[in-house]
Amino acid sequence: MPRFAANLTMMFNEWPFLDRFAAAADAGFEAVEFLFPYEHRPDAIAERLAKNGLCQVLFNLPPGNWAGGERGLASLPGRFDELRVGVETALSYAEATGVKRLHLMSGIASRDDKEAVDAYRKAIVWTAGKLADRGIDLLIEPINGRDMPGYFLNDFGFAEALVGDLALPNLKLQFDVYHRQIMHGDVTMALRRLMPLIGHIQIASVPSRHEPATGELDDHFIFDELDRLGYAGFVGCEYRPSSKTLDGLSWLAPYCGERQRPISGAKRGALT
Ligand SMILES: O=C(O)C(=O)C(O)CO
Ligand SMILES: [Mg+2]
Repeated sequence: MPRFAANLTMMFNEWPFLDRFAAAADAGFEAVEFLFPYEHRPDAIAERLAKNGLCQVLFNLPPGNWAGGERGLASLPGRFDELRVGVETALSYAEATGVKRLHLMSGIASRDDKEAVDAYRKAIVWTAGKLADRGIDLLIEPINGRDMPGYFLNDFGFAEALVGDLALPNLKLQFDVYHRQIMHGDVTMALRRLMPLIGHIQIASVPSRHEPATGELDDHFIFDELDRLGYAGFVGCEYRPSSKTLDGLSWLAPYCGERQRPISGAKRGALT
């Protein structure tokens, strides 16, 4: 039975960021992920994880100037020094949170630009080496161009070939079912073929990026398929609730174990 991690960037937005940990735990989640922790101190994040018995399964390396439209630095020639500083920053959060995988965003660049391709490969090789010393996997995630126009890594085939070509033991694919379906479809066959390369999976309905099982895909079939394939990691719930987070958790009910048990109201009180 898949285990699910609440994505605290998208879910539980009824609470301030640091209070989302308790809200997710109260809702039955045993793990969390988010895009970026960097507005908060590492020890503040670690404290919320420990206090709520949560496992941190993923976050992203610093992406450059996010508010200014940047979506990662890896494929941007001339930004390597900044990327290296960002990796050091992320490692201090990794140490505090115990996370075992970090996502390196590629940035906005053309894959027809050889300098961008070379920069991307160099950034991956260097970052993977740094992370390997700490026993951390480096993830790359193909992202669809509708949500992120101009994103460099917008093709699963390119990502698969790159992971195979570089053959770095801790370089893995972040398989976001939402992006896969929008870009290429054929989700199940892709999971079957790519499973040996996959380091993390994320889910959301297509096309609205809401709760699983509310869109064009049969997400329950996909979860069963993950079991059939022996996927032992967490599935990140990287979706925007269509209404209040707690009101949209009925899709989780079939997968409820002792901890993974959605509740209908927040013990600590929703703000709305
Ligand atoms: O957008 C996604 O699907 C992600 O997983 C990211 O981490 C970046 O936006
Ligand atoms: Mg994703």
